Amino acid sequence: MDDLCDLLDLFIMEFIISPRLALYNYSAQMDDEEKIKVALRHLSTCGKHVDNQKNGKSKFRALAYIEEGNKKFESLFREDLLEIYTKAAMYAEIGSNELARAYGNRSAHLYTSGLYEDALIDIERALAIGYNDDTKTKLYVRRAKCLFVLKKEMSPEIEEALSDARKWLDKMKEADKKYMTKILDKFPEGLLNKTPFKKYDYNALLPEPPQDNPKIPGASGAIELKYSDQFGRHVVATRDINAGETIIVHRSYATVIDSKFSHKYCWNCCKRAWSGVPCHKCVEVIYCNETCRDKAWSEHHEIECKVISVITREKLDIYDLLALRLTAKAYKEAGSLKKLQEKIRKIDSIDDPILKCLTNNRFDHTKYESVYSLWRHNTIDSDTALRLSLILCSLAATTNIFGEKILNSKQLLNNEEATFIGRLMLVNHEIASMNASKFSGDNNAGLALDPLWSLFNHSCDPETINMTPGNIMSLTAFQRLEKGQQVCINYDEPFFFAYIPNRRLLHKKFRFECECRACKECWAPDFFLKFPHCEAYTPAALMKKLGLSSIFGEFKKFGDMVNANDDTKVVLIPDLFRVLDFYLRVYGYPRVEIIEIKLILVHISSALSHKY
Ligand SMILES: C[S@@+](CC[C@H](N)C(=O)[O-])C[C@H]1O[C@@H](n2cnc3c(N)ncnc32)[C@H](O)[C@@H]1O
Repeated sequence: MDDLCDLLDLFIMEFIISPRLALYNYSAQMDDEEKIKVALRHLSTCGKHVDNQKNGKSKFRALAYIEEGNKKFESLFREDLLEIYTKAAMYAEIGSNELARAYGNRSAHLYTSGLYEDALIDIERALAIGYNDDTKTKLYVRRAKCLFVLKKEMSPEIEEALSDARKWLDKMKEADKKYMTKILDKFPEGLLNKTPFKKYDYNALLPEPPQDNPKIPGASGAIELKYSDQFGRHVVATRDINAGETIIVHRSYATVIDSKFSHKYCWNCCKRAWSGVPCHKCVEVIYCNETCRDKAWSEHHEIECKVISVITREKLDIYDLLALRLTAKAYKEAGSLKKLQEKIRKIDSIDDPILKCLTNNRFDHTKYESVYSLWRHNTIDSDTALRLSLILCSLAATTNIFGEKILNSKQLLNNEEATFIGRLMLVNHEIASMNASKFSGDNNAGLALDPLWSLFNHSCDPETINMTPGNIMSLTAFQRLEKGQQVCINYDEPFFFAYIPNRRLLHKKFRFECECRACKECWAPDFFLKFPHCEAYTPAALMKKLGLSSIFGEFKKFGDMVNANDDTKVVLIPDLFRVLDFYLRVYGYPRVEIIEIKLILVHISSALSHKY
């Protein structure tokens, strides 16, 4: 029981069995700094040291994954095999033969899946590291095949790959040699009708980021931040906003991927990493390419890397990971611990809730000021404080954040810098749990935090609709908003999905009484006014008047079309907004037809958000 993971298990067990025993001095009324000290003191009584050597790379585990992939090559689904070879790459030592084999074998699978460009990337990587001589022919043939399928004609590059393939033929086993010679002789037989797998590019469907708000980059000039005692900070329309107008398009400040999906999505940009590269040091994360890996390293992963190796990700709450990410980014952004302390002191000294979010007079969602100023409550429970203090211990033991590495939790207790970072971790955890949104796809594969998004208040009948693929947060007006009106988002589900008791639970979590019309008038999901029985007012007649008859027949099928990868119909979204706008102007609300169009738009946006 020498490492921190065992310690974590022990403490969590102690806490569950006897909370008082685990943290007998803990009280909800303490401030965050006291809470971290109590948790550290409790840890130090155990007197254990952190194993700061652990990184998880293992030749044997890499080989085991390669063997498993090879055995199951014919029988497994594409996703499962990609996962196995990606895991092999994650465990393989950098520059090792196992890494070359993981890339080489994965390229075979990428090829059969129609991911030719990704297969070419893996082939290059495998050859650069040094692939086994007796199988090099296979790689060069695969390279020639990928190039041919992509270009549909011979080229000098393909000729070169074929000639390289022939060079290594003699190194192959006799049976393999015969087989490959046949393929080489018949090349490019059977390749003309192969088509590449169509990757989904959500960027193509997102609106352009608005550029006209000098105070809030990435937001529409039609909004501003306000503060009132009743609503706290909130967002207000500075002019009338039409249905379908873009309000914000942001890349969120921070995102983390759930451990179940860590081999699938890029730890930097959240995109699907088909031919992902692992971190040089740990086995916990994957990147879509080397550029993302280097960017993440310099912006945050240098700090997180060892911590998430020491305390394996399965043992951490995803909000702990986000708290760690926010702390790492804040530290890197400031450049030193001293500068970070100065920055925090400065924000703490500003009372005005809006001014304290600003950097150089602007609300800059890429700066930590905008994140830290979201903190409003001190609600960390002892269990979370304990987990965060374990993260703090491993930060001290595995990074140089406090100068020298500190291996003993007792030493941390009297270290003011450690208490400062510990408190910041608690604050960041609270910010994460109150403001982060689960991003869509693969059953909530991760969490994203955008500070501007976090300043929108909630409505059960929101005026806005969001699309949040990966780490992008975009918000569009759902209906017309008048100048001066508050612009809200929906924190969970709009009233037409959520029953009142569920909505109450949500308000309890966020501690407010919802005053939207849907709550005041107790609208349940099936509450809406019936459409008048008059020919002239039927949806079909209205659509005809608007010149949109062709869509009306189709709009109910939109959801299916989006799911079926048919993006062409999505261009009709603006027309749906026009219809919605028209209905909202002409008829009372809520009305079944209006809700139906809203439902379709919600469905489309969620389907699009899920495909990243
Ligand atoms: C994500 S924050 C939104 C920004 C927040 N108003 C602020 O000042 O930082 C969520 C908090 O805002 C407040 N809030 C959100 N929606 C609200 C509403 N409809 N009415 C009143 N307060 C609301 C609640 O205090 C809630 O915990």
